[in-house]
Order: sequence, then structure tokens, then C-alpha cells
Amino acid sequence: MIGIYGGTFDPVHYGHLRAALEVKEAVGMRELRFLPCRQPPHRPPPVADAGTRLRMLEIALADADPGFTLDTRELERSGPSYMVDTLGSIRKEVGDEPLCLILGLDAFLALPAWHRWRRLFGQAHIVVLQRPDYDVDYVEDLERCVEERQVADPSQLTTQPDGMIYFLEVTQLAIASTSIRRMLREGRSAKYLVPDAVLELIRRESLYAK
Ligand SMILES: Nc1ncnc2c1ncn2[C@@H]1O[C@H](COP(=O)(O)OP(=O)(O)OP(=O)(O)O)[C@@H](O)[C@H]1O
Ligand SMILES: O=C(O)c1ccc[n+]([C@@H]2O[C@H](COP(=O)([O-])O)[C@@H](O)[C@H]2O)c1
Repeated sequence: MIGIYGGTFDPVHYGHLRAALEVKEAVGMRELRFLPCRQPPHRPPPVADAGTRLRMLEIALADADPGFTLDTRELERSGPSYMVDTLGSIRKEVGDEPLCLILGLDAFLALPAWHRWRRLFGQAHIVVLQRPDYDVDYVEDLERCVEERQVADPSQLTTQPDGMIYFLEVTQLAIASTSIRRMLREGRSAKYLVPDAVLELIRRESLYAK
């Protein structure tokens, strides 16, 4: 079982790293790939360039869990980073091994706006990082998908390569790249929110200063 954790990672922070560890353990993944996107399809372009976001991830993962890896294919592809294209190319490489696309609840609720989103269920399972007591407001199509595809036990994800949805509650760390960028812009410290070695790179290269 391989987990795919896509994001802008502008910059990577402990909310990402802790959630990744918990999902890897809970679902029993042999590998969890961090997948930085070049050009997020539904938001403004990242502040840090692709190479810098990749270096921050490399530094953050250097002494992390041995199952954490980096998948750079979206950075090497021009144009918007559509997940359906990415999962199609990963699927070709891994054969029938189960794949899990990992999404925060907010990202999952926006899924019907993604490019050819229904195809994703034929490429991977989806593991949703749930928030306790969050008032979920589904669009109708997505609600139907959840009714048809949700499984209660992660061991069911090993029984087929794709197509199921599993909700996992992870420790809530209210950390977001947006608020880290704001802190740094205002000259405040982001220590304990971002790995020290990543903060050192941010400081050295004056990223997010203005
Ligand atoms: N604190 C967190 N805990 C768990 N998951 C998170 C957390 N922050 C982000 N995620 C999830 O990680 C994935 C990648 O997120 P992304 O790189 O956009 O980070 P972000 O902190 O949400 O950034 P931004 O504030 O710029 O939107 C998304 O699926 C998102 O839902
Ligand atoms: O494929 C799409 O249409 C699509 C639309 C929005 C987001 N995504 C992906 O979802 C992941 C999380 O997005 P974000 O904006 O929270 O960083 C990241 O890997 C994006 O490339 C993908």
C-alpha cells in the first residue's frame, strides 16, 4: 500500500508531517510519498518557486520516517498539476498495488471542482483526514460517492487497488502554510511550527519576507 500526499508545501510544516505519520501507521502503508505540485490548479501560484519548495521538503524529510519519500513528477511536468494525470502515471508504475490519495477534509469537500474528478476513484482509494465535530457540507454528487464507497476499517483498503473512501481522525494541529507565511512577513517566529532546518533555509534565503 502506497500513500500519495499532494500539496503545495509553501512551506511544509508539522501539520503535514504529523498527519502523514499518523495516516501511514493507521492504514499500514509501506511508503508515503510527498508530492509537491508545480502549479496548483485552483489557487494562486505559490510564493516560493518549485525548486525551493522541493528543497524545503528534502530537508524536512531528511531525518523523518524511513517510509517517507518524495515524488517530483508534478514539478517536472509543465502546466497545471492535475491529480488525474499524476495518479494515471503512478498507476502505470505500481501495477495493482493499492494506492491511497491522502486529502485534508477541506480539500476532499472541494473534490467535485477537480479536473475529471470521478476518474480518481478508478485510480486510487481516498483517505480523508477528518476533523472531529466538523460540520460537513457535501455537494450532492460527493455525498453519493461517500455513501457508495466509504469503508469503516482500513484493512478493507488492501482488498482492491482503488475505489474506496476511508475517514481517519488525526491529531489536530491548526497549522497552515498561509499563517506561517504571514508570521514571517510580519517578522514573527515560526519555530515549533516548521522544522528548524527548514526555518534556517527560509532565513538564509529571505523567503516570505515580503
Ligand atoms: N495542519 C494540517 N493537518 C492536516 N492536514 C493538513 C494540515 N495542513 C494542510 N493539510 C493538508 O495537506 C495537504 C497539502 O496542503 P497544503 O500544502 O496546501 O498546506 P496548507 O497548510 O493547507 O497551505 P495553505 O495555507 O497555503 O493553503 C492538503 O490535503 C491539506 O488539506
Ligand atoms: O487535479 C485537480 O484538478 C486538483 C485541484 C485542486 C487541487 N489538486 C491537488 O490537491 C492537492 C492539495 O491541494 P492544495 O491546494 O491544498 O495544496 C495538491 O496536490 C493539488 O495539486 C488537484
